[in-house]
Amino acid sequence: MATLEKDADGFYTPAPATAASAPESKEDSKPKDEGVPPADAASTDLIDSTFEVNVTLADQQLDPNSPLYSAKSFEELGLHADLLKGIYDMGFSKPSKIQERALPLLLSNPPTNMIGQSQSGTGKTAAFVLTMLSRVDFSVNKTQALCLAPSRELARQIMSVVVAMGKFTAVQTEYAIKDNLPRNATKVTAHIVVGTPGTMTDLLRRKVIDSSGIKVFVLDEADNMLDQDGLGDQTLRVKNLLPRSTPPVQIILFSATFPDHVRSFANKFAPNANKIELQRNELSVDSIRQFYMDCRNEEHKYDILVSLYGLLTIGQSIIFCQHRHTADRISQRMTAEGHKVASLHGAKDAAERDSIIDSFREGREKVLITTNVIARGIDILQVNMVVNYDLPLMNEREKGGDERPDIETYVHRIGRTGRFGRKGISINFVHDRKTWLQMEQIEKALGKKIIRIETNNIDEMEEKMKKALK
Ligand SMILES: Nc1ncnc2c1ncn2[C@@H]1O[C@H](COP(=O)(O)OP(=O)(O)OP(=O)(O)O)[C@@H](O)[C@H]1O
Repeated sequence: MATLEKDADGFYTPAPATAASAPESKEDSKPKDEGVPPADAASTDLIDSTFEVNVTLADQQLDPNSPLYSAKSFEELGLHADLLKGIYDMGFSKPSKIQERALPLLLSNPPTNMIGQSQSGTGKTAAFVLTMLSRVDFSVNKTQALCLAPSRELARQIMSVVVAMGKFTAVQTEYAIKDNLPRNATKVTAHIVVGTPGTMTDLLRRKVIDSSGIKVFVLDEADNMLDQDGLGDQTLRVKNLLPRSTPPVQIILFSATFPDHVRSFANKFAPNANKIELQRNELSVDSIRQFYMDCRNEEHKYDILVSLYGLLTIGQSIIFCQHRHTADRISQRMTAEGHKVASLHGAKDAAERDSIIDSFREGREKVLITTNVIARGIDILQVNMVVNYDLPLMNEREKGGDERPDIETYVHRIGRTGRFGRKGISINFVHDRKTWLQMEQIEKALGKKIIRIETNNIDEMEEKMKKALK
């Protein structure tokens, strides 16, 4: 087992470990911390809670090393007065770093493509939503901006930002997500359409959306949207249905991650783009403390999750599993044992998915057990804990039998907490040598320590976690 070192904050953390030091016996360390729990009292509403974020995080926005820092005000970014009103109405007082850097490039003329990267929860959505709203001519009843996201949950969330930021404009919006428009719908004239690639392709092909006036095409979670093993083909189909106009459609790609194998395709997809990039060791934000727990076996993972229930419900928590059936099995078992949990995955139908995420967003459920379907983009400020019940692995086609960890998905999963400078915790469950080594690869790739916590001392575990949230 890896030896432990104490870090600057008094946390014990594994020294850089070698394969030979992977766990055989699992119970060997006793980290000691003191701390008092500050339950995150954020409002459950996406927009309302932003005001509080601005107040409590003002200091971080003044720190030049923070991804939330900016030297400029929103006024200096060249936005229309109606949009400034929308931004202030949402409670934003200052741009974040990505907003400050990206917006002048995105809004300049002639329009230039953008490949923009910034950590989870640092305000990329506002940057591309403001661009779409800025480019729309509200006096023309035609679709002028398209935005694609990998899940209906994220598309709906992006739309909520479009509507909030566009509150003082005449913007009209429409979804391109499954089961939203009636099958016999013939014409969409909304200025901005947000959706998922399959439905968007269908609406463009059937000319329900007239593409002739489209000026902006945004891919949120762009590395995922362009990945040949994921949504790449479908996204390309949408692009091929866009007009070959002059000036060309402005293509905007945003994500917290752009792995090398996608970057070259991104460069072709958005030629001559302005680029804002992160280094590998900058991918995750420091406000998320990363932990792991050595479980004895699969069944012990379940026991530990149950023993964590009190902690999971201090704020809200998301539990990630690799497979739908695991998410269902755990949630059914926990529910039968009297715990209140919800489960969400891609096999549920559209209406059910909407009601589950809405209910979680409103704080009616505090624990959501899910799969990678909501690993990306989902912004619920009061989520202060993420559990990787199963570590994310590369998908079957890619993994080549060696079950490599999926570093990008890990970054996105833990990024569901620690939004816009808030404190958050992630906990990885490992239960054998293989999973321990997978976690070690994640730790090395990201250059951030993952701290061991004991599984057999709940009080100590609580203290440690509560301190991390302080
Ligand atoms: N300038 C700002 N001031 C205050 N809050 C902001 C600002 N910009 C964004 N936020 C808030 O920060 C939170 C995170 O923003 P957002 O969802 O855009 O992050 P993101 O970078 O797109 O994250 P992800 O990579 O997970 O998709 C949201 O709740 C948003 O309302």
